[in-house]
Parts: sequence; C-alpha cells; structure tokens
Amino acid sequence: MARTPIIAGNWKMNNTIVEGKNLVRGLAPLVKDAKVTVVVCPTATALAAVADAALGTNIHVGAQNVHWESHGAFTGEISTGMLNEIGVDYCVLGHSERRGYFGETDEGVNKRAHAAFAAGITPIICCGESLEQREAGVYLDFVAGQVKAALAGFKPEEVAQLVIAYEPIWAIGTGKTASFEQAEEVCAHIRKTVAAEFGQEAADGIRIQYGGSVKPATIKDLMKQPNVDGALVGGASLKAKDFSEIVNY
Ligand SMILES: O=C[C@H](O)COP(=O)(O)O
Repeated sequence: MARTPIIAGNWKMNNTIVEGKNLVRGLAPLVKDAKVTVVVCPTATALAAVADAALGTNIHVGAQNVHWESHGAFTGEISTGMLNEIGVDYCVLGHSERRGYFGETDEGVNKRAHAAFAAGITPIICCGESLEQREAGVYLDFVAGQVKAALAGFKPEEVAQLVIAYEPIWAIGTGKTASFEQAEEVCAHIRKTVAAEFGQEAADGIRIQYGGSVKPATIKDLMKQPNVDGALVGGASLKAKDFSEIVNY
C-alpha cells in the first residue's frame, strides 16, 4: 500500500501569533507543490491565527497536545472541541518533552489519542528511547512497549490512519541525528509491532515519521528508508526556507 509521506513542523514553545502568521505566509508559496502532507504545529495561542493564515493553502495545522475530557476543571488543558472549532487536523501527543518535563504517561497518551481520533483529529503519537536505554540495548523493546500502550483499544482500521513519530531522545535538538540505519531499524520494528498487534493492513497503512535533528541535508537519505514515512521536525521547522527544503526533499 502506498503511504503518503507526512512532514510536520513542531514549533514547540516558539513563535507568537504574529511570528506564526508570518512564517506560514512565507512557507505557503514554497511548499505549494509538495508531494507530501505538510503540517505545522504552533503553540495553542497561535493556533487560530495560523489556521486562518493557512486557509486556502496545502498546509495543515496541528496542535501540540489535547486533553481527553470534553470540558471541565483541567487548568491549562485544551479540548478536542476547541481544536475542532479552529480547524485543527493533527495533534502531536506524548512528545518526550511532555513525558519528561510534564509527567505524561503512556496511559494518558492513549486516552488523548482516543479523544483526538474520535474528534476527527489525527494523532501524531511520539515514542523514543533515552541514550541510556539505547546503550543498554533495550531500545527496541522500550519503543514497542510505548507503541502498544498508545494504540491500546484502537481497531485495526483506525490504527491504519494514525501517525507515529519515532524520536530518539538523544537526537532531539542535539544536532546528533540518528543514522539512517538506526532510524530504519526502529521504524521497521514499530511496523512489525503494529502488524503483530493489529494485522498487516494496519501496519501497511500507519505512517511512521522519524524526528530528531532533521535538516535539509539529511532528509533525502532518510526518506529513502522503506519504513520511514516522513519527519517530525523541530528546530529546522522555524525557518520557512529550511522547512520548505525538507518538505520538498
Ligand atoms: O518534535 C520534534 C522533535 O522533537 C525534533 O526536534 P529537533 O528537530 O529540533 O531535533
């Protein structure tokens, strides 16, 4: 099954409303002929303005998190209904920064993923090992465990529509990108894990991104890997020129 690659820019805690709008306006003409799904994920405050600036372009807008409850006393959280109102199509979930700094758990990621999917928002579910786990040789099992936990309770035909982002923590924002072989090894293992849990069709459909210091210079060879279906880009997504070069690899 042919999978359309997906390249998403995770802006993290960068870009005000004005900066975000300017970035998307600069990006739109540069990526208008992209052969991949293009997504930008601004901060919550800039979501509506960026979605507005992206109207009529091929740029999709994603959030950086969403809560599983529809409303209520959850200070600092955002609901799927709020994202639907803005026209958000994707949502990054379980990023290692959320897990590491804000205590997000596998169980919470699973609940957020179900809520997003039910609301028509495609989850981009992040997973990835620490340097210690890699050096201890437990990284494949660890990542497979994160994936199984995040996908628990989904039906195979739903799993086929999801996006997983494999982001080794040691490669995020460090300039130390994983080698193409390392990225492919884990992405292939994720697909194998999905096949074992949900069947081959689900595994053939799900899109698996690599994330961690992706740059214009590294994207081409990364995308040659059979199990890498795109990238989740942090730092290099903050400049229209760099991100467009990644998108147009
Ligand atoms: O979500 C994106 C990743 O954490 C990668 O960030 P980076 O490209 O700055 O290493």
